Amino acid sequence: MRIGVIGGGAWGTALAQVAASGGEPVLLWAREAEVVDTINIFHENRLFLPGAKLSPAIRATGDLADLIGMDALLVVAPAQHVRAVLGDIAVGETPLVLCAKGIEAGTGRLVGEVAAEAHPGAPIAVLSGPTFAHEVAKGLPTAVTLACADEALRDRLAARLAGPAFRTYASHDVIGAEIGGAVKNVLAIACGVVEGAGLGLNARAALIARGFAEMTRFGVARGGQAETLAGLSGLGDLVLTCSSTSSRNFSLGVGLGQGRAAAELLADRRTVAEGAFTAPVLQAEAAKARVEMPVTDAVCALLEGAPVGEVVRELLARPLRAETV
Ligand SMILES: NC(=O)C1=CN([C@@H]2O[C@H](COP(=O)(O)OP(=O)(O)OC[C@H]3O[C@@H](n4cnc5c(N)ncnc54)[C@H](O)[C@@H]3O)[C@@H](O)[C@H]2O)C=CC1
Ligand SMILES: O=C(CO)COP(=O)(O)O
Repeated sequence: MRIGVIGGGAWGTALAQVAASGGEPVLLWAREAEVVDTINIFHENRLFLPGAKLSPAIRATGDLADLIGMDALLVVAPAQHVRAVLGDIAVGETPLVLCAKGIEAGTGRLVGEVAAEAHPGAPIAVLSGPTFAHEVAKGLPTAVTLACADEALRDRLAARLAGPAFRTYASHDVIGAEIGGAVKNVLAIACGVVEGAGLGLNARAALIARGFAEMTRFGVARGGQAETLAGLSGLGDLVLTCSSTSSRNFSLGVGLGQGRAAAELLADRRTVAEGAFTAPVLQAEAAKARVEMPVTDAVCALLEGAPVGEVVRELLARPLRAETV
């Protein structure tokens, strides 16, 4: 199965490394000439994943059309750019494995829904889980959810992408797998705020648990399964990103918690903090589905510039309730 990768950020590069781990050729498309050049010449993505030595089996291209004819395409452009990038390539019936984590602003579509609109003939799969790119690129042990409604395709993809230190767990719940990854980015910002504002570890644990409850409420309302949300792509990724400054979303939250403005923190950022873009659209989609998401609401308020103390006071002053999802 020849694999093409759309997107030469940190995660697309790490996934190319996974796909090339057995020596099979992998073709990666990147927007930036510097990424293409440093991968082809030095076997390193010096812009987005510096320091990771890449397999010589990975070749990079700046021409999306070179990926036509691959057996499967991993789509790893940031969520807000997936529609535009997929609009630039004719994929026909080539399976698309969505690896971005977010919800499209303006439409409220999950990335898989965007891909299905762009290419109705292409089977859709989702790869998601607790996966810092720099760890995956180093070959450190990692496990992911690989979701696809077509069982035979899912098993082929799961087998092709699995490696000695990269375990793929099969699921048929594409929506659940996507929602976990999209929502955890917003919750990771909240946990970063707790860290930045010095609110303590009890508060962080409470946010993870109650954040997981709101992720589950939203996921189930959108047709995902609670079991998927409790797995690698939901709870697993939530725990990872809510506990480390390696997370761009958590780091953004740390800055907000220290009282810095979102605009300042996001300016001149080359890397993506998906939660900042997902939070407002998630809030709007939750309102449409009549799902309460107080942590998401708090993150939206902070991104809009509300003072941390005020937002935290409001969150804590909500009426007491039963501890259910
Ligand atoms: N970095 C990580 O550890 C992981 C990232 N992801 C997800 O993968 C997706 C991609 O993130 P990263 O690879 O980390 O990106 P990155 O932050 O390393 O790099 C930014 C990426 O955005 C692309 N980009 C910027 N403007 C663009 C535009 N106008 N059109 C198309 N592409 C544009 C750049 O070419 C580059 O590929 C995100 O949805 C992220 O949540 C998922 C798992 C792990
Ligand atoms: O999705 C990720 C790990 O699973 C990466 O998280 P950040 O985008 O917050 O860095």
